Amino acid sequence: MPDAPLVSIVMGSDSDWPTMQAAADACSEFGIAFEADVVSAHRMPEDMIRFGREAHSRGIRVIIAGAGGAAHLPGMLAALTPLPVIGVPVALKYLDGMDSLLSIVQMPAGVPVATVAIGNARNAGLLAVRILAASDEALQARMLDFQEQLRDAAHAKGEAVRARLS
Ligand SMILES: Nc1c(C(=O)O)ncn1[C@@H]1O[C@H](COP(=O)(O)O)[C@@H](O)[C@H]1O
Repeated sequence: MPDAPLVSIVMGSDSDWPTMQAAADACSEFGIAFEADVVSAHRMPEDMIRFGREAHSRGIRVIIAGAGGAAHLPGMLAALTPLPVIGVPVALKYLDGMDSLLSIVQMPAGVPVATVAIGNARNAGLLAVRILAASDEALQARMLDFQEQLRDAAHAKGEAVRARLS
């Protein structure tokens, strides 16, 4: 039987998937079981309320919510669930994602949404991994390895720049 999902990746529409897939990829890289679905506050409010109320009882530990435009989904889910919610502003054709960013980031005190950069679903996935790793030593060790790889890659970039000067 597959592992029960710990991370739920939801989005306002299937048109968000090309952006949101990076969150799924980050979970897969760290072996975290996840689910992905479309949940829209605007278009299916009753389903969104049910999802938000029940996610924690189903064993989900972190919700990643991506939406574009008038992106109310992450904030509404944060209002319904006790779980950490990570918001991903998805850029649409107009306004370069600034509309999504501002809709998600300016939450009232008491209802936090951890908002990542416009389109940066990879960071949402990595943040979910870090949240889970805070209570999972083996996962935390993998995160430390990953960070070491990032450091090595950054050093290599520096070498490449210095080599151009010599
Ligand atoms: N922002 C929201 C919500 C919501 O916040 O509930 N539901 C859908 N949408 C967004 O509408 C955009 C266009 O959707 P379509 O491509 O289906 O027209 C998507 O980026 C979606 O996240």
